[in-house]
Amino acid sequence: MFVAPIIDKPTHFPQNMFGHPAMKIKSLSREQVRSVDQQAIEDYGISGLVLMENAGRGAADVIQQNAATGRVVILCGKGNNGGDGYVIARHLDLMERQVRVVSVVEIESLSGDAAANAAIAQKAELDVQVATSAEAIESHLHDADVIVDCLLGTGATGPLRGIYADAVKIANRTKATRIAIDVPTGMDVDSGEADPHTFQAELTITFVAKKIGFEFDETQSLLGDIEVVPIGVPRKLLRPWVLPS
Ligand SMILES: NC(=O)C1=CN([C@@H]2O[C@H](COP(=O)(O)OP(=O)(O)OC[C@H]3O[C@@H](n4cnc5c(N)ncnc54)[C@H](OP(=O)(O)O)[C@@H]3O)[C@@H](O)[C@H]2O)[C@@H](O)CC1
Ligand SMILES: [K+]
Repeated sequence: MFVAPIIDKPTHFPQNMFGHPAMKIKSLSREQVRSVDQQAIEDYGISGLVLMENAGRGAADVIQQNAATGRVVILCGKGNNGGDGYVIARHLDLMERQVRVVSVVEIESLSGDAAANAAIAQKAELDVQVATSAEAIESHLHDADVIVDCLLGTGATGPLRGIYADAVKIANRTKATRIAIDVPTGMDVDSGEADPHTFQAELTITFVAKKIGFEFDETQSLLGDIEVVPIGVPRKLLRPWVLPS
């Protein structure tokens, strides 16, 4: 009988979601992660749309691995974190998942890469709804099996304002599996300080590297498990933060 050899996985060498070896990178501040994105775009000529595509596609794969069944509702905000949500929806749809995007702002108020991906989602006739009141959000979330938080990311500052606070409050009341994209909405990426209504994630899928705010004991229960998704930023650019393997 053939017995497959047992190959020890080196514990000092982390793996990415596909089981390939992945670089380990120090936690980054808001300023550092924004500078990485900016340099990738301006110095390397990688378009923001490509970075967003990599982010959204990687996140969709991790969602599929961790919450493989049921209705997915993706809450989207006005910025690029919301833009990621439209990419995630497109890829989950390709995986034949039942997926709805719920934007808490009018689609016309989006700009740049987020507007581009929202337009693609609409042209592709994905299920995109606008819900700008607590009642409307509630009506979309009450029977969701999985809620994906693409409300706010690294661009958020201060306590949650307006409809964002309502959306998180409603999401936290449901029995759905909650997955945060990049950072749970309501948590400060640098200090870890959390709004009383911070999105309570069972899984946080974060891009490029963990964020400094994720290091604190108090933030662990809001983050859940953490998966880091690379977005195609070259190793050279990340070199100052790569940990020895
Ligand atoms: N190319 C890239 O850079 C890539 C970025 N990527 C993704 O983009 C994310 C960063 O996107 P971003 O910078 O657009 O900010 P984001 O967090 O979506 O929010 C901006 C909006 O928030 C609002 N707002 C702020 N604070 C608030 C509060 N307390 N309560 C309520 N609202 C508040 C603020 O509103 P304003 O005050 O301006 O009216 C503004 O409209 C990042 O986390 C990652 O997911 C990936 O796709 C990879 C490539
Ligand atoms: K988020």
